[in-house]
Amino acid sequence: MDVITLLVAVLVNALLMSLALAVGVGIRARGGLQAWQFMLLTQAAGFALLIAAKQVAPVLLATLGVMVLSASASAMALTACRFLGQPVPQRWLGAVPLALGVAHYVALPDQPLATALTNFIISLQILWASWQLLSGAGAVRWRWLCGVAAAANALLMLGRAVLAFGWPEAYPRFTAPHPLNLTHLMLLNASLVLGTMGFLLAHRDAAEQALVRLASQDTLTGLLNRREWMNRAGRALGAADGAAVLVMLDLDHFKQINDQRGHPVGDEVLKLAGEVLRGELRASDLVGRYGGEEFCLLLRHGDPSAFARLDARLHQTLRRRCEASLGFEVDFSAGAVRVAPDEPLSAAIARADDQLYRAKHAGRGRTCCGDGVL
Ligand SMILES: Nc1nc2c(ncn2[C@@H]2O[C@H](COP(=O)(O)OP(=O)(O)OP(=O)(O)O)[C@@H](O)[C@H]2O)c(=O)[nH]1
Repeated sequence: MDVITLLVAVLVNALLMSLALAVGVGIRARGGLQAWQFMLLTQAAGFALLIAAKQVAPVLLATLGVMVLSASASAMALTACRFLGQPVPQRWLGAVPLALGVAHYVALPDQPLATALTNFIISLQILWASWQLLSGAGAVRWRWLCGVAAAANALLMLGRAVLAFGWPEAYPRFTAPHPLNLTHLMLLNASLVLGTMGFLLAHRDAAEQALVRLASQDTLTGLLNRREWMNRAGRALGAADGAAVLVMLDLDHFKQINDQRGHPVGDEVLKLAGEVLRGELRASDLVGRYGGEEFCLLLRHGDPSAFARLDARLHQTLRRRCEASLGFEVDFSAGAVRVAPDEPLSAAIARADDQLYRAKHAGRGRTCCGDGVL
C-alpha cells in the first residue's frame, strides 16, 4: 500500500472529523471538544507539513511539522484535562512543542537522532494524556475508549523512537511502504476515530449531568429544588419507619428585606440560608428550597435533645452569618413534626406547615414542634 495515500487519508479524515464537530457541536463547543477539534486540525496540519517537507524547505517544514504534531499531542492532553475536570498544566503544554522544535532543529544533521527525539517526546505527551484518562475518576466507558486508543498510538511511537535510536539502519523512511509505517498510520487513524467517538460520549455525558443538575437543583441556593426534594423525601419515607422528622422553615420578614434593601440583597440572604442549612445538616438529611423563602428538611431520627441543639444552632448561625456578611440579622420560623409510619408526605408537610403557622403567630424567630419531636 502507498504510504503517501495513507498519510493523505489520515489527514483528510482528521480534517473531516474536525469539520463535522464544528458543524455538529459548534466551533465554540465547551468542556474539551474545542481542544479536541484543535487536536484534529493540528494533526492534519502537522502531516501536511511533513509531506510538504519532502518537496520544499525540508529543514524548516519538517521542524514546523514536528512542532505542530507536538502541539496536537498537547491539545490531546488539554482535552483529557478539561473533560476530567483536572487542572491544566498550561506551561508544559505550551513549552514542550517549542522545546521539541528547537531540539529537532539542532539534532537534524543527525536524522535518526532527530527522529528518535521527536517520537520519544510526542509519545511521552500522549502517554501522559492516556494515563490521565485511564487513571481518572468518573464515567468509565469514554475514558477507556480514548485512553486505550491514545496509549496504543503512544506505545507504537515509543517503539519507533527506540528503533530510530538503537537500530537507525533498520528504521524505515517516513514515506517507505514499510509494515511499521503502514501499521502506525492505520493505528493512528483508528485512534483518531475512537478518540473522537470517546470524547463525543464524554461531551454527551457532561451535557446529561448538567441537565440532571438543572432539573433537580435550585439555581440560587444550590439546594434540591421542590420537585427533587419531594421525590427523594417520598422515597426516604418509604424506607424509614416513623423515625424521620420533617421541618418546614420560613425566613422572617423577608418581604421587608427585599423592599428595604433590594432584591439582590434578598437573594444573598437566600444563598446564605442555603449555605447554613447545608453546612449544619448531615449528608444523610434532605434539604431543599420549597419555594420563595421557604425551605424543607427531612432529618434522620435524632433524639429530642439533638434536635433542640440543631434548631438552636441553625437560628444562631443564620443570624451570625447574615450579620457578618450583610450587616443585619435574619432569623426564621419553623414547624417540625415527626412523620408517622405510613403517613403520606403531603400530610406530614401540611402538619409541619400548621406548626410553622403557629411559630409565625407566636412572634417568629422560633420553631414549634408537633408531638414526639422534642
Ligand atoms: N430576593 C428574592 N425574593 C424572593 C424570592 N422568592 C420569593 N421572594 C420574595 O419573598 C417575599 C416573601 O414575602 P412574605 O410571604 O410576605 O413573607 P415575609 O415577608 O417573610 O413574612 P413572614 O413570613 O410573615 O415573616 C416576597 O416579597 C417574594 O417576592 C427570590 O428568589 N429572591
